[in-house]
Amino acid sequence: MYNLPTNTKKWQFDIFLKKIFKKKTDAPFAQLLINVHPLPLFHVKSPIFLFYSASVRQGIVDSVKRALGDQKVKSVVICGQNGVFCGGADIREFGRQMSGPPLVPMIHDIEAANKPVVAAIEGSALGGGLELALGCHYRISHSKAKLGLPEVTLGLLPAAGGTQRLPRLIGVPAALNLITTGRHVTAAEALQLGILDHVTEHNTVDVAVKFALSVTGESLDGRRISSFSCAPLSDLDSLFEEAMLKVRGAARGAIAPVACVQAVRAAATLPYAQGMEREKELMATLFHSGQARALQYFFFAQRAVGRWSTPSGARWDTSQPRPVRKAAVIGLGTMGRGITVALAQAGLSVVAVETHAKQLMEAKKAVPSMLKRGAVRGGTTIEPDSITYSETVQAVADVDLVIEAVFEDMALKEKVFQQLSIVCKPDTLLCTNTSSLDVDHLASQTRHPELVVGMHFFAPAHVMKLLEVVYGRRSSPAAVATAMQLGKKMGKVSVAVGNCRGFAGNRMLKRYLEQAFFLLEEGATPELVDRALEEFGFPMGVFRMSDLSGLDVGWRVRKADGLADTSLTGTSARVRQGCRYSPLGDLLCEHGRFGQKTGRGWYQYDKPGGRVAKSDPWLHNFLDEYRARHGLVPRCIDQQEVLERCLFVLINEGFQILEEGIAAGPEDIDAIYVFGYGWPRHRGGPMFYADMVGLERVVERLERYHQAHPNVPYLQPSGLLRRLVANGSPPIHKWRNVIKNRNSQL
Ligand SMILES: CCCCCC/C=C/CC(=O)SCCNC(=O)CCNC(=O)[C@H](O)C(C)(C)COP(=O)(O)OP(=O)(O)OC[C@H]1O[C@@H](n2cnc3c(N)ncnc32)[C@H](O)[C@@H]1OP(=O)(O)O
Repeated sequence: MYNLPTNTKKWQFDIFLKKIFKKKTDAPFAQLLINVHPLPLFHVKSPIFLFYSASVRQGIVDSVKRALGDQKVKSVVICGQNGVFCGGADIREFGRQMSGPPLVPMIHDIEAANKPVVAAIEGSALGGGLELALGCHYRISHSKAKLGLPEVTLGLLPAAGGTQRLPRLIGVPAALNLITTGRHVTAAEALQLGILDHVTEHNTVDVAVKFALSVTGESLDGRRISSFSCAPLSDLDSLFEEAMLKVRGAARGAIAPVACVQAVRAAATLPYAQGMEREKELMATLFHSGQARALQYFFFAQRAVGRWSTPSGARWDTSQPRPVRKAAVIGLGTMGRGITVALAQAGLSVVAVETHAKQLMEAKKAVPSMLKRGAVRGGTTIEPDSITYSETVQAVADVDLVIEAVFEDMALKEKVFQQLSIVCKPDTLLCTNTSSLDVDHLASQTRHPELVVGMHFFAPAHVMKLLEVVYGRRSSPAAVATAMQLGKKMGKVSVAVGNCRGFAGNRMLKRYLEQAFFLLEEGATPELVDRALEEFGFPMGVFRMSDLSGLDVGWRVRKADGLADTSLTGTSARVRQGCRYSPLGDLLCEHGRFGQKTGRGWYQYDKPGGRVAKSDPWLHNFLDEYRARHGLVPRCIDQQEVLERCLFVLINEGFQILEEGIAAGPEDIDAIYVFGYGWPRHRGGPMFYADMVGLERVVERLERYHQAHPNVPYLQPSGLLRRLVANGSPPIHKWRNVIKNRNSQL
């Protein structure tokens, strides 16, 4: 038995792994020692996630060297610890100075070995983990393992030979697909693609050991992937042109997918050694890029939102969720149908209630076909009778949780909550899918306000990943924990937020929309504003998005708030409660232009329901007349102003939300914006973007715009933003300390 290499500090492993597995396993790490089986087999254990930590790489290099140098060792098996082969590099190391042996020569040495090296894959072989396996001569995997090269999702490319070996092994088209999407594949698919040599249901290491012994002494000439040529293709140029077009279309400005295509092209057209040089060159452009930083930040941000807390002290690790087996949805409009589908897909039994007979009949047809489409897409099966339909609220008497999704009208919702409070079991959780109404007020309509929370889904509810879980003043920790867990079960990213008008997402969006309207008044066009936002990376600019969601939705809310009065004249036409207001959206609705559904909105469409937005001369005339009527002289507005005005106000509101404790940390806001509002992931989210731009600059620009528009109070930098700047603009992961210090002084 060889001992742990002397330069490896075992306690470092202990600390790291305990952190990763704090909830999963207490397995001791004594076994982290490199085990050598009684010869002739050498058995290298690599610990999960630590592959790239310098000491682990050193450990593997040393052990492999010993195994290859020991004449009595005839074959080598590389496996992972605790049933996981290797999840790839430790992403946290990327931001730091990299030390220890580099990966490329390490894998090269394994591949060049004159003894068979077999990868025994369990759990995951991802990123550098799969690249290590591709350097081995054989790959044997457990049937439950997942494999992939997810580097592109971290703003990188597989730079340890992954872009050069995979196309040589499985062909260019399949490799392009895996490398540019970063998707994980099952062992079955990996076997079919040719990544694996064998898949087993049994103990993978035992199978690999047996296999390694059986191939001892056989020639390895045909087993070194770097010596393969890519399978020839008839029209390589058009294949890569198409791939590039596809990737550029989907990437919305992300550079890593483009570099991935270029690297695979090198594999298809250059000898291996030159291909490796190209891979290295391309990686060098990505490795320190802002996009890689943003995507790696977002990897951890997504996970951080699961560790939620509320100002009252409820927390993810101390609040016990309740089991939810049967749920109900009240109201089967578009949102209610989507929620019903998402609940059924999560394996719950659902009671779907709609009091309007016609709407119920339509839902009974629509929901099963949505489920069927989902099952086809996801390759799953759905229990058809997991949903029962009813025309009466009495049908929800025995459910564990109800989600109300009726029309966005407080009086109607009040009535529903009063009824639910009578009909349901006393411990049933009552949730509202309101997008902006007061959750505390709805809770006050019930006998158990502690069991009321908001579950704000985003349309289409069975597709969109985001769920805002809104805790009210009296929501119990168990109620919040249950909604958070149910969201996760439904495949959502659940983010806990406090109760305020519009919660986190829509409250920020309101500022963004208002600025877009003001820009039109000042001389911009919907096309100019949308182009700037789309070039920034949003899938749709603000006006195209408004046309898609329907302009009447916001109009109804503004009318209810007493804002949408277009009979006002003179200066008061553009002022409400002392602040600047633009009635442009209201005027458009008065013309019956509700967006795509009416075939007219900020753009024109070929028919009601049409999807292709075309510039509309009517709209441009309407804007000219409007400006003339109000004495507004149009000026030239550039893309930078559009971005600063629209994005910096949204960000400023985000700081205000953090200041008020509506969101616990910047990661929550960033997850909300990436998953719910199309913020480009490679820009990390609005709060990360502010950090990248520089907080001082954000303050300076906001102040400047506020001077130009003093009747827009929210252009003034928020107190938290100013305090962060006063504290020397700490990096985003330290903002929570500044927020905490402030709150502890209150
Ligand atoms: C100049 C040349 C240099 C060469 C550059 C070398 C490049 C190498 C390429 C790579 O290998 S990049 C990394 C590729 N690997 C991944 O992207 C895997 C990411 N992880 C996952 O997909 C999942 O975590 C998992 C492995 C499938 C496990 O999923 P599970 O749901 O079971 O657990 P999680 O909740 O996701 O994670 C648990 C815990 O672990 C942290 N973590 C996961 N992966 C990593 C990692 N690669 N590095 C650091 N930390 C990782 C995760 O953040 C969780 O911890 P937290 O405290 O709860 O956040």
